[in-house]
Amino acid sequence: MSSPSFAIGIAGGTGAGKTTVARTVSETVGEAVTRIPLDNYYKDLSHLAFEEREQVNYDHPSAFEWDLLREQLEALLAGRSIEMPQYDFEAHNRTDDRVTVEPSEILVLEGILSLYDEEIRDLLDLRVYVMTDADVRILRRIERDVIERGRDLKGVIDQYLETVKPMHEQFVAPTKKQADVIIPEGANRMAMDLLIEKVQAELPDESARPGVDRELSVNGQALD
Ligand SMILES: Nc1ncnc2c1ncn2[C@@H]1O[C@H](COP(=O)(O)OP(=O)(O)O)[C@@H](O)[C@H]1O
Ligand SMILES: O=c1ccn([C@@H]2O[C@H](COP(=O)(O)O)[C@@H](O)[C@H]2O)c(=O)[nH]1
Repeated sequence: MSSPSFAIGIAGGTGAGKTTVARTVSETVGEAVTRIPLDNYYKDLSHLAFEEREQVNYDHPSAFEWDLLREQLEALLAGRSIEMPQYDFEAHNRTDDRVTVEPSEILVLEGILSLYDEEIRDLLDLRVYVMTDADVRILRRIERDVIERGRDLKGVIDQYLETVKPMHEQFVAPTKKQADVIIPEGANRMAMDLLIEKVQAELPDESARPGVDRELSVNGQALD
């Protein structure tokens, strides 16, 4: 990689569609894009029992290891590789694995509080907030958490009411004001086209840019 990376932050409430937006950009543009899930920077809670980890407030800023994230983002931006931690949602804990991530032209940090920390925000060239109604988000979260994250319905609802919703209102939603761009309802065709065009415009080698006019889809359904 010869030129400095272009860093994008994608924030928004749980279930808003942040991962889907980031994944769509990454799959369309290709290997020039590196995704950095903020979830990987949840603190290591190995010192707690599983039952205690279940009770942690994962939507409060204090749940994240901001120093490590800053350090690793700065390293990638400076052209150095990092050993990125990995997270296991079923265990509510960081795993023992680290994945080597090489610097690349485009970095996409995605997570509920990607636009929360001022020093992280200052490292970002483009700040995006995905804004989706709370009812749509909780429905998506129930489906995802039960199918992919090993939760039961009651647990998802209790957690939502006790921590996810109040923390969203206190810490996540206010970061909308920090965004350059707000994407309504997650991945929609026009927003994705514009974002992908912007990303492609930041790629140093014009000839390496893939076309934007391929079919974009979410869950097998073409985007309107
Ligand atoms: N635009 C969309 N249309 C329909 N379903 C979507 C859309 N965006 C996301 N989803 C679905 O909603 C769920 C949560 O999306 P995800 O991108 O993981 O949200 P987040 O990362 O903000 O929590 C996933 O199952 C995903 O497939
Ligand atoms: O151990 C954990 C860690 C996080 N969560 C929840 O995950 C979401 C953030 O992920 P999204 O992909 O943006 O939904 C956050 O709201 C936490 O409540 C968890 O349940 N357990």
